Amino acid sequence: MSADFQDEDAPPELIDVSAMPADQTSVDEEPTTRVPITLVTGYLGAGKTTLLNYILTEKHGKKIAVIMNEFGDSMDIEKPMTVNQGGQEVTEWMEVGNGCICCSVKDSGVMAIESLMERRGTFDYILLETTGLADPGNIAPIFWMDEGLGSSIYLDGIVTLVDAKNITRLLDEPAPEEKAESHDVHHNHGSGPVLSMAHMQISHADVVILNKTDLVTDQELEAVRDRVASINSVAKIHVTDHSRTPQIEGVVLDLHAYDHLADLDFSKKGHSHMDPAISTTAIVRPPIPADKVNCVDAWLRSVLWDTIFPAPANSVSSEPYPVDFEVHRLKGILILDDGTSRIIQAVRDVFEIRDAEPISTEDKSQPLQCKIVLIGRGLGSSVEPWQESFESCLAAK
Ligand SMILES: Nc1nc2c(ncn2[C@@H]2O[C@H](COP(=O)(O)OP(=O)(O)OP(=O)(O)O)[C@@H](O)[C@H]2O)c(=O)[nH]1
Ligand SMILES: [Zn+2]
Repeated sequence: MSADFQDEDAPPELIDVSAMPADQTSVDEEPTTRVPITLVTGYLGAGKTTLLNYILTEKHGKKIAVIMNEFGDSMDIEKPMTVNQGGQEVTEWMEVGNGCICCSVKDSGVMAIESLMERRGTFDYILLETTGLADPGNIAPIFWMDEGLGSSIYLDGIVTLVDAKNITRLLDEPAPEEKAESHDVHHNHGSGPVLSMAHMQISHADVVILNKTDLVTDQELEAVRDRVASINSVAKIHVTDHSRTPQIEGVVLDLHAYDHLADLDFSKKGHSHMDPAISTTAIVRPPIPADKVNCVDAWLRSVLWDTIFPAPANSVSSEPYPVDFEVHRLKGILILDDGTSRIIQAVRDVFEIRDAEPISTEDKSQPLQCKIVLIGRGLGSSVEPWQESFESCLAAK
């Protein structure tokens, strides 16, 4: 065979086994230990990244590769929050192009994992964070169906973070409309109603981490625990504050949830997309004066606490203002003209503005722009009104 035709599809070279000692038939093969992978799921802002950062900084004696899977737009915001951990962990970033994780995980996700596997030996565990709107039931089977991956990694378990403060509302919300033709929007277990993403994430969990317990009363916590148990009675439930699990082994790592593959019931036909009613929009602008942080704070209070769109005085926007909107998640970075920066984090009406790690001026890939990403319902089809509103709040005296 000509060397020109040698590619990865070429048949493997045959080795004359009979010429080898009996106990040593595959001298050239890599050891066949497969690397375990845990999927970390949970609705927008439930505490997935907080959990991964916690694990990376804990002493556990394992070398863990982390794949953060964020909304495309917010990726460069989350980056300065998750790097700088000082450890030797490998962190891969994958962008979920147009937001459908079950489609894109097959290319970008598999690619991220494959590029990790080339560095095999430098880590012994993989944690994959899914986007807050992904159904793990569609991601998990990829690890068995993809032949290449199936031989190098195995799914150890699915961990679902639950925001104790917001989960009841999410579970009570009606599921998004089923889009008839194009796709089977939610794979429907049995003949019950179409389940929301929050339901799917809980029902597929091997472990549920009930997080943000500092934001609820004991009574509320018990109600949430019962609710979770009624959706998934087999998952182990752990209760945390800031995703600090009592231990990591057996809670997030080394779950061995799928050691008996025969027990699995992941329907192949399911093809769930993200909630179509939810959209993302991003305000981008140059650095702002350092004394304007208060204006941003006031703007956030209006948007997140009062759900009143801060209408600019003299609007030229061709788009109507969003009236009936709901922000589920907001992430932002403010670059100030004094050279410092702030991180904004919000989940529903809880928000914080905090000092960011100093951004290296050396790193030219880091855009020195303010950026605020909003994820929610009814945000409108254009960022224009949002941009205008934000600008006018900065301009106000
Ligand atoms: N009060 C409180 N805040 C928390 C807790 N856990 C996380 N947070 C905060 O909630 C916000 C969202 O946390 P993340 O870890 O980024 O959530 P995520 O699930 O990765 O979010 P997405 O990737 O956007 O879906 C951050 O501001 C966290 O500091 C908690 O137990 N209590
Ligand atoms: Zn995250």
